Amino acid sequence: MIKVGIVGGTGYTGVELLRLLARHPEVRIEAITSRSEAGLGVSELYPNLRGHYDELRFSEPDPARLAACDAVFFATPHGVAHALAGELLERGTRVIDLSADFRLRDAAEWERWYGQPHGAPELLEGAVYGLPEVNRERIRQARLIAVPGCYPTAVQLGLLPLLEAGLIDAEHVIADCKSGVTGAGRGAKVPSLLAEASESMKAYGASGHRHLPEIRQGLGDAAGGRVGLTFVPHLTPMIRGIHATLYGRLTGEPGDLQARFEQRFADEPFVDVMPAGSHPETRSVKGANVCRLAVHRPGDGDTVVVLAVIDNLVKGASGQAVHNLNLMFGLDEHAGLDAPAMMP
Ligand SMILES: NC(=O)C1=CN([C@@H]2O[C@H](COP(=O)(O)OP(=O)(O)OC[C@H]3O[C@@H](n4cnc5c(N)ncnc54)[C@H](OP(=O)(O)O)[C@@H]3O)[C@@H](O)[C@H]2O)C=CC1
Ligand SMILES: CC(=O)N[C@@H](CCC(=O)OP(=O)(O)O)C(=O)O
Repeated sequence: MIKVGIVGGTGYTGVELLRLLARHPEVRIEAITSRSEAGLGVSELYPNLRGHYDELRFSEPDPARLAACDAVFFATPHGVAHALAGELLERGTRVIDLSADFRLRDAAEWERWYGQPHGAPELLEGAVYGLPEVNRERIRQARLIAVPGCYPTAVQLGLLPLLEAGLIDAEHVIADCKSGVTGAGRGAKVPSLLAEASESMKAYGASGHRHLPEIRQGLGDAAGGRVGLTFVPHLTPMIRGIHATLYGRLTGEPGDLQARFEQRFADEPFVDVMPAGSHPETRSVKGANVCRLAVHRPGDGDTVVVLAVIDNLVKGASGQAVHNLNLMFGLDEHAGLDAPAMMP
């Protein structure tokens, strides 16, 4: 069995890791941390886990205990993995970070967007961006994984087939994205209150969101150069889910776009290219580690529209993190990730 630790076990991505790993045949959880709930039983806080982890209790983050694990997930705010990852890696523990600490290759750019000093620039060179559909072979060899953000996962998967093939004008790409409120985490915040977030919808970060440099970095790699991206996220009255509507201007006759998308993801277990004419719904991915995509060319004109949906907590975070663990340890890629979505 692979011994696993989770730092930040009381948050939404932490409890989602627990839910997925409860069905993982090769993993045992050795340590799960919370500073505010240390001593509490996991299933006392999360009764959905009763019967799965009855002996497991939250404990204070203890580097020695975490270093006894084969792999540690960080499901923590930005900056926490910076402080602990180096010591764990030195002691032979692999690190899978769900936060943004190691997603940007350029430490100075990270500091600009996150408004704090980069705590571990020396680790950046060895960090692998954990998008399996792009970096599968590098992930297999990695010791430090930066799990992509939720919006960046949906946007990159939707645009990769177009940019890799040079089918759209890379200077003018638009990503219009909607998220459910769990994207903001479990901490109490006014915009997440029922009276604020239900029966209402709003854009935010339109002048610059911290996912913009992350998406530009990934799409730039796919396009082989600079990508001019307009990215506008919105908060919508859903609990879970990301819906991305992506627009590109075709540079010429693109051929069969549906076939191109199907070919690009033919060997990908967690990307579903839906039949031509589809409109994927966020509820069709709720709880599942899958991105569903549909490609449209309205009126056979020069605009291509891609629709991408994921569950922000699964393919957008914890499910993708488990997929990375499976690749790093040479396990079946599906382990712990087979559950279909919940409908309705
Ligand atoms: N929610 C989402 O949809 C997604 C989230 N992410 C990223 O994943 C990470 C976790 O997100 P989420 O689960 O939503 O966050 P939450 O706010 O729900 O949970 C954060 C967790 O981190 C712990 N924590 C907070 N500060 C520290 C600290 N200084 N040291 C150790 N532990 C700490 C908290 O427990 P305690 O304070 O008790 O220690 C808590 O368990 C974030 O970086 C987020 O941006 C990525 C993709 C999607
Ligand atoms: C709705 C909401 O607030 N969403 C968060 C992003 C979700 C997230 O967790 O961001 P990371 O993947 O980078 O960690 C935000 O806009 O900041």
